[in-house]
Amino acid sequence: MSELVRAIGLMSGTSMDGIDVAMLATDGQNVVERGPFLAVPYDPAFRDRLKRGLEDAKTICARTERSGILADLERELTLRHGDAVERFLALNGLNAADIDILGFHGQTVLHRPDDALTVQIGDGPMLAARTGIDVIYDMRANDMVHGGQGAPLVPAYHAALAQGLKGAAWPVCFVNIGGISNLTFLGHDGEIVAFDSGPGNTLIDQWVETHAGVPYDQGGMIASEGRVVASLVERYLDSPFFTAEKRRSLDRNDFLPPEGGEAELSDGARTLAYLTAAAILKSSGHLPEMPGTFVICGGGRHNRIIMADLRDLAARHGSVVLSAEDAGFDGDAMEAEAWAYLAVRSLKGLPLTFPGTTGVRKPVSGGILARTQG
Ligand SMILES: Nc1ncnc2c1ncn2[C@@H]1O[C@H](COP(=O)(O)OP(=O)(O)OP(=O)(O)O)[C@@H](O)[C@H]1O
Ligand SMILES: CC(=O)N[C@H]1[C@@H]2OC[C@@H](O2)[C@@H](O)[C@@H]1O[C@H](C)C(=O)O
Repeated sequence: MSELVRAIGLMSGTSMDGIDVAMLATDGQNVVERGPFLAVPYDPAFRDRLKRGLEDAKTICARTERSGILADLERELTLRHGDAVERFLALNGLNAADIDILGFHGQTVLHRPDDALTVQIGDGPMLAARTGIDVIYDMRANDMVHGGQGAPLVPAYHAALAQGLKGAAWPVCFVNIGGISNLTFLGHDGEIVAFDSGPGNTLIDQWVETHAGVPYDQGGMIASEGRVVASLVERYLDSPFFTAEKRRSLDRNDFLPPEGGEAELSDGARTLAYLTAAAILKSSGHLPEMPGTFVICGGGRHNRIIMADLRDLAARHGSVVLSAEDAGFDGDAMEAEAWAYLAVRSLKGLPLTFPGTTGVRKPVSGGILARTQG
């Protein structure tokens, strides 16, 4: 067995709920020893600043451009990641010297795959200096240089995890219900197909924040009191995103929540929960075949209405829906674990993305290495 590398992955996803920190030891291939996980939530004031940053990012034309508050925000975000690493190490009785590499996603503030432009703010060299640990960052850009969508990147990790899946009916499909949903299909013969599958939690979050003043619909409680507005679901599912020949990765703003007058609070939450499930099934129609098992990761699996709708819709195709935990994984930690795994692959020059996962012309590695000054 080749030598295991100890890595920490840092993910600040499209939901902007906080920083996920996960550790693992891996050879960057099939050996994955999962370690501890920590979620460090953002305070409402910082979340508001991130939202302002997304607005300022709308005019960006080049990856290095930092208009408006973005330069300050990048610094703040990086320091918060440094604090999160420090806290993680202290909680787990570790020192910087125990960790070989940090995989730093940063915050996506703009994603325009049609223009080959994706922007994640996060200063790798500053994080390396702050933590005393080498950092791999900016992992999406090289994929785009080679014709890929720049997302999703987690599929390589899903493929490694699937090696350890016992008793599930294949083909297996990992589904991440984050702000946006994405899925990874793993076929019997090692085939891997992945793409963004539609809106995840962002529309629900925006809807309940506007109409109920809460950041998300905890457990799907608000949705549980509502009814699906079929015309709204149809409108979303008619989007060319679902019907186009080519799969396209999504920006947070590609789908927008309904107007206030289009539904009552609970009907809106119910409709958007159903939409999240229906979008996953509709996008699954582009897979080589319907999976035997869906493994659900990401925050959306805590919304029991989404999960119930998914189970109903998948059952119509004879597919079973498992939560990540049912399958022996940690559905909250998975993306941060993936960033640790990808950092190790980057260090070893192994591909992060494949023609089947991002549409990249050939398998390519990616990421930039920032070494510590010491
Ligand atoms: N207990 C819960 N009940 C309902 N929804 C929840 C719960 N916990 C988290 N969520 C939802 O999950 C979201 C966070 O999910 P997650 O952390 O997987 O997203 P992300 O990583 O930010 O997004 P992405 O994968 O798109 O980058 C929250 O914004 C919320 O909508
Ligand atoms: C550009 C960007 O940050 N995309 C995210 C987003 O959140 C989910 C989905 O859209 C996915 O494509 C991607 O993140 C996951 C972690 C990925 O790259 O696999």
